Amino acid sequence: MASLALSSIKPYTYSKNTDKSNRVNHKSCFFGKTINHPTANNIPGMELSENTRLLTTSKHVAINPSTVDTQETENNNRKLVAWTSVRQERWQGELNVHGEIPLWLNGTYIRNGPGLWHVEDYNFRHLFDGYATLVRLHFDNGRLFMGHRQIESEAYKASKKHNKLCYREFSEVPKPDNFLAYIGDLANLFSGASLTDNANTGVVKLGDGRVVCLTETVKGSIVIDPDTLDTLGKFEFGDNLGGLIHSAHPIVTNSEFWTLLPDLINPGYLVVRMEQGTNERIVMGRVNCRGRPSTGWVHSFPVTEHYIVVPEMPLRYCVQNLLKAEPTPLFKFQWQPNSKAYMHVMHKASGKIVASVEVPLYVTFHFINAYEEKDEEGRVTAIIADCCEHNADTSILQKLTLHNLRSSAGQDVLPDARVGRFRIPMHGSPCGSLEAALDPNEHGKGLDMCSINPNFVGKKYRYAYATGAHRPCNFPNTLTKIDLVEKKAKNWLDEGSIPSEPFFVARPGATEEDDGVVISMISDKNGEGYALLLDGSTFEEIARAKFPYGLPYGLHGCWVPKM
Ligand SMILES: CC1=C(/C=C/C(C)=C/C=C/C(C)=C/C=C/C=C(C)/C=C/C=O)C(C)(C)CCC1
Ligand SMILES: [Fe+2]
Repeated sequence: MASLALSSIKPYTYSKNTDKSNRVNHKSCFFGKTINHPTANNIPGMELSENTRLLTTSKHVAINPSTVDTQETENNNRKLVAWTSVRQERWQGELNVHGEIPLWLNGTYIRNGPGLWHVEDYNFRHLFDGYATLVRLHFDNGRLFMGHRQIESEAYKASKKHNKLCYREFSEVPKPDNFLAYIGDLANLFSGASLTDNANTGVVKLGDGRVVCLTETVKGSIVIDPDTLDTLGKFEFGDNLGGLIHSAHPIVTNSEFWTLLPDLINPGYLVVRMEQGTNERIVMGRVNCRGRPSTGWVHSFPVTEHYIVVPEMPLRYCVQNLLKAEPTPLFKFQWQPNSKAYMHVMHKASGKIVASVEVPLYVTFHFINAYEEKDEEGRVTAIIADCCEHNADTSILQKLTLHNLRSSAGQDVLPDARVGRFRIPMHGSPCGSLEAALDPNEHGKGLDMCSINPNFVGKKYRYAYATGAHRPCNFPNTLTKIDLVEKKAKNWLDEGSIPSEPFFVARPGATEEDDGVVISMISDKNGEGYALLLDGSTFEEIARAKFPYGLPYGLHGCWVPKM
């Protein structure tokens, strides 16, 4: 697959950057001197056990905790650090636990996310721009150890070395030093060399045990050590498929690895599979886009037992926008309602497309799950695919700029979202349907960052866990357990706090779908944070453990069971 199409592209005009709007108005020293490392003794209210070790030494870079737009934050009288760069490069130690961690919960939860949003005195624009911050919660016979650490991507290391942004991030583009550098940068974009490898979106445990951090650039696939959070190196795909981008959310089970490679030149997607223990993706089939002018953005996709579901959103990649130096309202994407919206279904074993239907317009980043609906004879009549659906409204992308997140706390500006349920008929009908699976008021009309019991991937299921909304809010601020049969939700709220994705871990030997725990990390209104454990069934708190200091918001996690 070649990289980007060169036709019909208007390159941006080179000009020296004089825009100071992204500069902080105080001296920042993240990549400079070491400052005020918190220690076990100077963290108020934090009694750390004897086992606590602080890894921050003068070799490890300290981060100015106040790189947030301080004026905006003060105006809102909030101390929330969810949108503030992580305060130091790494920390690890044991946490004091309030409540009881079930003794069966042995293993490590790792969460990835964009936790560092500046280089020197330059502030990034968008939540998705930040350098990857890993947080680790290690559960060991009722005890809990936490660690966090930056991923040593080329993009992160280069920014530290040169004190400037060196690679293209989600919304950020490095400013060329001169005209020659600008020409070089354009050439590098076509080869992919200037794209980031900042693996800040998710983390998966492969069937062979390797733990890989991911984002949407293929080169941003980075293997880490789940015990130390060390960056071990690039995950190199040993095939000749090429391509610059892939879905940030492959489907990973103990036996399967599926992902989608969008083709930006000839709009469509390659559906690929990787066998356990290999680095080689095998093409199982191809889906051609039905809408134009370009490929629909695919951040995630669902599978059933026998099928891959390929969404084609009217929010499409835009090569022109990819080349622009300044962000557009939809960043690298464009909204094309005239192109319509589609759902395609491919048979896993044969690679044949067995359904391709037009559906109502939609905007989704996260599919929750999918399954096959069967008749009495066991024939598949339809595919049901559920997602966090933003009512076909792209404004969520703008709401997630750091300026908006920092300045609108307490205002009811979070766009509505729902559990969007697609029904894709398998009998040749040209249209599918999309409806709310339950009344969105059940979860405050906010919804994203979902998980399910992993044993139910691709199967008929009943429960989904996600973040929801308690209005007024500018970002999902509750944890919600959704019962898709009863069409009800149970909600957890700590007023003023921001919880990250609720992650379900099943109890070994469980027979009920919701028998397990839900893990989340909370940034609270006092600027602090804690790990939270809810009972998967009652959705009541069973334990919490305070962090030494509040951590930035994070996106997706994975579970590495104790061997
Ligand atoms: C770096 C480049 C790109 C990167 C794209 C990335 C990093 C996309 C990440 C998307 C994420 C994290 C989406 C999450 C959505 C969460 C939502 C909507 C939460 C809502 C809460 O209410 C490309 C753009 C692919 C190409 C150029 C370079
Ligand atoms: Fe995601």
